[in-house]
Amino acid sequence: MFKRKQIFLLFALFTLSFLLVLIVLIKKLPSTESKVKIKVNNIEELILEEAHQLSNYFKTKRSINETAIKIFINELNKIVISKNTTEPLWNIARSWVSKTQLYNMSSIYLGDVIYALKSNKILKADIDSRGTQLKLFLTLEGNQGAIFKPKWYNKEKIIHGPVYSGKDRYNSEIVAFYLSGILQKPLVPPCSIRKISLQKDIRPVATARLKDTIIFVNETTCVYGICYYCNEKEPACEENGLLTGAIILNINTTFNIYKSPWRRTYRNRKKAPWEENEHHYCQAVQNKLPEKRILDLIEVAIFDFLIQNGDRHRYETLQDTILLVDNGKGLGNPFKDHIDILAPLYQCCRLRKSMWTTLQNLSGGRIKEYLQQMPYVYELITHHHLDAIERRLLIVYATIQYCKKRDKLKLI
Ligand SMILES: Nc1ncnc2c1ncn2[C@@H]1O[C@H](COP(=O)(O)OP(=O)(O)OP(=O)(O)O)[C@@H](O)[C@H]1O
Ligand SMILES: [Mn+2]
Repeated sequence: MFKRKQIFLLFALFTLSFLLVLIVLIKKLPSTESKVKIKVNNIEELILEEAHQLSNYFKTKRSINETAIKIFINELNKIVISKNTTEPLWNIARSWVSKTQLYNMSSIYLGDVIYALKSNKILKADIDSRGTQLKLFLTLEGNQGAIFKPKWYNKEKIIHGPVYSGKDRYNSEIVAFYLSGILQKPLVPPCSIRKISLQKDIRPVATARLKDTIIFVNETTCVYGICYYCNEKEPACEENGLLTGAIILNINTTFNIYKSPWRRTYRNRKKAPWEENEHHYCQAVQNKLPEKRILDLIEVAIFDFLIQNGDRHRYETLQDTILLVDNGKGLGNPFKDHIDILAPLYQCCRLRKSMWTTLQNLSGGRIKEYLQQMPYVYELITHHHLDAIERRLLIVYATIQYCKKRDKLKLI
C-alpha cells in the first residue's frame, strides 16, 4: 500500500516537472505575435513601405541645370578627329585618369576614344587571365590595351536566382559606363559595344593559347578561352559572323584591391556578418575604415543597386577613391529588386550631400531619358530594364526617408 503511494507521488512529481520544463520551453519560442513583429521590423519591408508612401516631390521632374550631362551625352555621340588618329588620342585618354575620374566627362575627345575602342584595328589578341570570367586582352592600333568581355545572353534574357547568378552581361558594363556619367561619377572605364570577327580580326593576331580555344560549333565560330569558369562546352559564339561584346579601355595603373565589408558569402544558407547584425554592422565597419571610404562604398552601393550588380565582392581604389571596375553582373532581372545591395546605405544611413542632390535632380524619369540618348542603347537594354532603374531610384529615395524618419540620416 505504502509502496503504491510512493510510486504515485513520484509519478506526480515527474509529470509536474515535465510540465514546468514544457512551459519554460514554450515561453522561449517566439510567439506568432513576435514572429510578425520580426517580419515588420525587417528593414527591407520598412523601406518598401516608405516607397509606397513617397511624396510627389520624388516622382516629378524638377528644373535643373543640365549642362554637364548634356555635354557628356553630346561628346559621347560625337567624333572630332580623324578616324585614323591613334597614339595621340590614347595619350589624351591616359591623361584623364586621376583620383577623381577615369575619364573626362566633358572632353571633346570622349566620342573619339569610344569610336577608337569600337573600331581601331586589333594588333594583338590574348587571353586576359585576370578575374574568373572569359575575357580577351586586345592591343589596339596606337598601342592601347583593351578588355573584351563577350556577349553571352540576349538583352531580353532574364537571369533568375541569387543576385550573382549567371555569366557576365556585356551590356551591363556599357550601361554602367553611361550611368557613371549620369551620376557624375566618372569612375567606370570608358567602354563601348564592339563586334569582332574571330576569323578575320582575332585569329591572325591571336597568341597560341587563345587560338587553341577558338572552335567551330555547328559551323559557327566560337571561343572559350582560359579562365576559372571557362569550359569548352560553353563557348561564346558569333552571331551572323561576328562576336559581340563590351570593349573596355584598360587603365594602365596599379590599383589597390580590397575585400568589400559587404561582400556576400556566395552560399545560400550561410549569412555574411553584415546580414547577421544589421543594426550594428556599420559601426563595426566604421571602426576599421575612414569616413571617405564608407561614403564611397555607399555611393557604389547606390550605383550597383540601380543596375542590380550584386557581385562587388572586392573593390579597387586609385589613390583612395573607389573605382567602379567590373560591372558585368548587372541587368540580370528587371522584375526583381535585391534591396540588400543597398545595405551600406540603410545600415549606415549617411550620404554625401553632393550625391543626394544629384539623385534628387534625376527624379521624374531623367535617368531613363538620358540613357535613351546614349550610343547603341536600344541594342543594349530593354524598356523593362530602363523602367527597373527608375523604380529602383524611388527605392533609394525611400531608403533615405527610412533613415530620416528614424533620425539617423547624416548628410555629409
Ligand atoms: N578596365 C580595366 N583597366 C585596368 N584593369 C582592369 C580593368 N578591368 C578589370 N581590370 C583588372 O582585372 C581584374 C579582373 O577584372 P574583372 O573584375 O572585370 O573580371 P571578372 O572575371 O569579372 O572577375 P571576378 O570573377 O573576380 O568578378 C580586376 O580586378 C582589375 O584589377
Ligand atoms: Mn566579375
